[in-house]
Amino acid sequence: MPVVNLPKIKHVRAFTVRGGGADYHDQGAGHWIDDHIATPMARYPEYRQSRQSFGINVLGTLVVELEADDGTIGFAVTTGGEPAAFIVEKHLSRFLVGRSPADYEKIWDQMYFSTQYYGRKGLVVNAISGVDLALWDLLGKLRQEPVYHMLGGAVRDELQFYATGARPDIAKELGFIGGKLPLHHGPAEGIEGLHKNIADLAEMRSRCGDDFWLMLDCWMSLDIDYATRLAHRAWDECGLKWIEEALSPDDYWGYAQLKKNAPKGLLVTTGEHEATRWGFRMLMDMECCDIIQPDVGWCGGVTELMKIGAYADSKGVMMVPHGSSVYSYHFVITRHNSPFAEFLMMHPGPTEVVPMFAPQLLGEPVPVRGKIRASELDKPGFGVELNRDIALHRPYPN
Ligand SMILES: C[C@H](O)[C@H](O)[C@@H](O)[C@@H](O)C(=O)O
Ligand SMILES: [Mg+2]
Repeated sequence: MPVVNLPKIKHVRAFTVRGGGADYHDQGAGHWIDDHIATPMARYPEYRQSRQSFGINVLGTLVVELEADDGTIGFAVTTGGEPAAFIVEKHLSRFLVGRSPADYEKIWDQMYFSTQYYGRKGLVVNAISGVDLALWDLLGKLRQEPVYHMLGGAVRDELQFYATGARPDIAKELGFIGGKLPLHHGPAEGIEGLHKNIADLAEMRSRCGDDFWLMLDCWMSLDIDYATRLAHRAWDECGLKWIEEALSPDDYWGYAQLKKNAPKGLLVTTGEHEATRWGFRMLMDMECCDIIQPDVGWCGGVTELMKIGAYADSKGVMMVPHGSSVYSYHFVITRHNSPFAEFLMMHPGPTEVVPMFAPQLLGEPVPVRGKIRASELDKPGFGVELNRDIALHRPYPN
């Protein structure tokens, strides 16, 4: 039996898309995800009501499309928009054309170290992640295998999810294992804001009962003193399960202190705005958190998530990737130290389950009673197709 020589990459295309999807903060008016949520910008009153007012959705979605010389197409979506499209078409494409998608290690290494002088985290690693995810999608389509088979196969029959959104009470009715609320008030709103945060959480605890997981997502908005006071009150009065991303992603020292300050039993989590094995090694070696939450579309892609996950596993740290639809499901189903996944409730209420990256992915699976069976992932690559009815714009055709 001759060794299979896969087709080579012939075309690299980067598109941008507006309106939901991978840049899930890019929603219309009245959506829960833009309703007075605490952020570092809330110290400026004019930017307190809406995260879109300071530009949380300024980038939009990046679509990376890789076409092999036999016509097979792999693609992926992430956050990045036009600047990321520029990086893909004008810089990263030179490491892709003429190469086999099976060379994802060497390609990742060249993409990262060729952009290290201006990248390392944020937008550039988002772009690298988008390319890496498209490589794995193409590889799966060429091999006719789902990505999770190539990552070692399922270690359980189904994925279970907690839900992120403004209505954990509805998430409980829908069968999710927990509900993560956005924090609404930060230090700039003083003790009154802290009392309101606790009142919001207590109201949800009264609706959900004592055993349903309730978490708070603080989206980088707090300081160590406020986070410590919030953690103790939320634990004592509301049985909070974890406090997420309380501080700036750069404040490793603050997280290490918060983990010491937090009440025993309350979990400290972070990582969605961290990138690469080196950034997550810093979080774990400095004992910043109990659970790391990389976003596979922002941290470096599957090739990097494997390295991050292995280091976490070696240290007994749980890794629950930030909500990134199928791109994290294919990883989570294969790892014991990723026992559950996040589902971002993108319905405006949210009162119902809708596909996380709608309307961009055709065939995107959604949790039913809070679960997705592994067999639902049994399609080549990530098992989804790009919705070509949406307005794709290619700003930098090569
Ligand atoms: C709900 C949070 O404010 C963010 O919008 C959310 O996307 C992210 O932090 C998450 O963990 O899902
Ligand atoms: Mg979060």
